Amino acid sequence: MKILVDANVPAADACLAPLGEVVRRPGRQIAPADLRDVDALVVRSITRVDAALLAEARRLRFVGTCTIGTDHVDSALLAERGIAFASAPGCNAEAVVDYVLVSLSTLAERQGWRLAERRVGVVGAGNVGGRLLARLSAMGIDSLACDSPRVEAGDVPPEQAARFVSLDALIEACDVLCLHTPLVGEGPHATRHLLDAQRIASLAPGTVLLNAGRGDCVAGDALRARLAGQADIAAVLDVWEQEPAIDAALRDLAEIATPHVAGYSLDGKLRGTHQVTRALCQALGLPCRVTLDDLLPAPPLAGLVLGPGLGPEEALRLAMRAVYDPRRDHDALRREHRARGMAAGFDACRADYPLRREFATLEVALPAGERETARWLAGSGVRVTTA
Ligand SMILES: NC(=O)C1=CN([C@@H]2O[C@H](COP(=O)(O)OP(=O)(O)OC[C@H]3O[C@@H](n4cnc5c(N)ncnc54)[C@H](O)[C@@H]3O)[C@@H](O)[C@H]2O)C=CC1
Ligand SMILES: O=C(O)C(=O)[C@H](O)COP(=O)(O)O
Repeated sequence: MKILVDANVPAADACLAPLGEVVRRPGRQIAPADLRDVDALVVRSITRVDAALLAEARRLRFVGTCTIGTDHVDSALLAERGIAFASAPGCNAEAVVDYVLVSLSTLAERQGWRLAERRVGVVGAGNVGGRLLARLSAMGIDSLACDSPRVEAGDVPPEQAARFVSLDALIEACDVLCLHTPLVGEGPHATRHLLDAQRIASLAPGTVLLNAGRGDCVAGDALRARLAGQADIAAVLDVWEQEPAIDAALRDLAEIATPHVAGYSLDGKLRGTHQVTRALCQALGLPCRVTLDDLLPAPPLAGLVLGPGLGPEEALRLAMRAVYDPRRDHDALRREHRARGMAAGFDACRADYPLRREFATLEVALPAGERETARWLAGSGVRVTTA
């Protein structure tokens, strides 16, 4: 059995070599001829799996993507051809929520406001948005959600129903908008340019717009025009239209601009590989002998001791940034763009991504009596002990 794997899939040998011969190719270079004698294809989000790619794939029986998003895969075509398909739902959702909280906290520090005073609107309340809402609520931060497919399907528990509003109501009521929708091209809940020029124009001055879903969910031209013209809103952008050749002017206008790495914790990537490995084993009728614990190393920073009197927001910033600081990725993107150009620079940041773990790997020791700080830190996802 031959398994063709994107070269950026970590632990591919540990997971997949027991099942067959593993051949690696850079994800953007996987071409129809590479699939001629391949039985299983394992990709991430940058390989478009469509009729053109599968033109010579006579032996292909399984496609797996080690990502949450599936907009790069023509799953209807795979079903039509009897090719099993698996993605990795939720694999890096914790990492995306870490990214959101530390980015908003960084922006709050830069712009001189407090997270506790803001109302956060979460668009798309699935694995990522749902976890974000749960952490915000545990921290006591006011939030609203918009998820029309879930509302229509009656999939919102009654005790949460009051928090779910329409997108326009959410835009009107919130200071911060976090987009966590999949890219859906058509249908009643299409998300392409969900934030179109009209909605971008309707954002109140001072609004923070964070997009960690898919770049095409926001009209980039309109956002660039608003940021450059009125300059009265702020953007945190991890995803972009036309990746990897992104809009340099929009990058320069964003407060935090990162190269589609919100979900790039080692934990999240390894979960993705492992989930797809399990699916492939299941498709083959074989047991999966590797566990996630076998793959995950000990975190480089397991503990942090904080002194008294920092206050919840400063303590939170210190703890979160000790694990992951998005300013590193923001700076790396500009540096790599200067060194290699737009598309190659974007991809270089992602291919050589430094080790990053999730907040849950950190234990923070606090002095006794710092109740509010302890609540914020625990709510944000780190583990807390008090002396
Ligand atoms: N920046 C990054 O590194 C990452 C980005 N992503 C993106 O985030 C997306 C969301 O991830 P998950 O939460 O895990 O997916 P999910 O499938 O668990 O949740 C998505 C939610 O969005 C809702 N939704 C769909 N269309 C909508 C619309 N028109 N309006 C409002 N809500 C809508 C769905 O009902 C669902 O509840 C992924 O599809 C992927 O594109 C995911 C992981 C990492
Ligand atoms: O899981 C998803 O969906 C994502 O957006 C991934 O984090 C993207 O990772 P790459 O496929 O671009 O490595």
